[in-house]
Amino acid sequence: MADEKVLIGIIGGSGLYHVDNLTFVKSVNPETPWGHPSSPITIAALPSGTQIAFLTRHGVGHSINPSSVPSRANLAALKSLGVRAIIAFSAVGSLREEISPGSFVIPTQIIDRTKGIRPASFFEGTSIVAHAMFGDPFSNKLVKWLEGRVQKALDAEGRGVKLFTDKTIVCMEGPQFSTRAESIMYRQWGGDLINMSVLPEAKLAREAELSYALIATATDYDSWRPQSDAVTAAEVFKTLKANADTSRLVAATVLDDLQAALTNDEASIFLEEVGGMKFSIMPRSVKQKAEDRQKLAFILPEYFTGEEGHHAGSA
Ligand SMILES: CSC[C@H]1O[C@H](OP(=O)(O)O)[C@H](O)[C@@H]1O
Ligand SMILES: Nc1ncnc2[nH]cnc12
Repeated sequence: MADEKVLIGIIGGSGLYHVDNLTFVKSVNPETPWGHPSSPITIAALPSGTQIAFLTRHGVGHSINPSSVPSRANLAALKSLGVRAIIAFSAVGSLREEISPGSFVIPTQIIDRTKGIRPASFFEGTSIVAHAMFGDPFSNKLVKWLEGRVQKALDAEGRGVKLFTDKTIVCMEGPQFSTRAESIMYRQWGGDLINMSVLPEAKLAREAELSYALIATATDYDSWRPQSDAVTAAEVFKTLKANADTSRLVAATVLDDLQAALTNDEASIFLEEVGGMKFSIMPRSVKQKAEDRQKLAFILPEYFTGEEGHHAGSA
């Protein structure tokens, strides 16, 4: 059982440091060309025996700030275990009145307000150039599949927690929260939510051909409401525990349904991105260094292992 393929990865955000109803199998800490992940990865089994991988984004004891999360190592490590689809959780601020704290949201779009200080590409610093498609930053099929499962879990919980879909999340740099003027501007831009973590995670998932979706849990109204206090960490913490408890229930439901999905036609949902980088990598040239190809083979062995079988090698 310990050597089974682990197809699904869960990334836990603020407040979500473990998931329930799973049997611990082992803890692993793979070294990747981008270093070690935020924390050792827990491999755990569903009652059916299907294994999943759980990684906590901010490290053990929440010691890594959002700008320093080693996202390349996180995604590369998960992929090295066999993971092909990632369900990530995040505590977010709400930019819309109707998305009250405690609500769950599965977004479909992202506005990038990070400031270029986070390495956001596996190709950065190498002699190989690639341009991944990112118009739909989350995996459409995985998002659609999750929407039904998360709704079912929230209905079963019976506390009336609302689920919103088709929303836009702004990812800001942090660690400070936004000013009131920024918060109002994000609303004018069409932002519905705000966090500090979805990027570069989603970009790197795309480059690594991993299906990726976010389950966002609203903790606060950020700082756009004229009559309310601006968001503070204390306000976020108030909702964090309840949201994390509900997230664990949601994860349990999703993972239960996963077994059925894996054994029927739906399995392709979790493999949606496979092959997606094939035409994103610039044709091979003499300028591409062997050591860079070897490094990238860690996440994309199909394109960078050996001399053949690589679109980018056929120039
Ligand atoms: C604790 S408030 C700000 C912090 O919370 C969110 O973390 P995560 O996405 O890992 O749940 C947000 O992105 C910020 O990093
Ligand atoms: N208001 C906010 N801004 C950025 N990240 C957050 N995470 C939770 N609330 C947030």
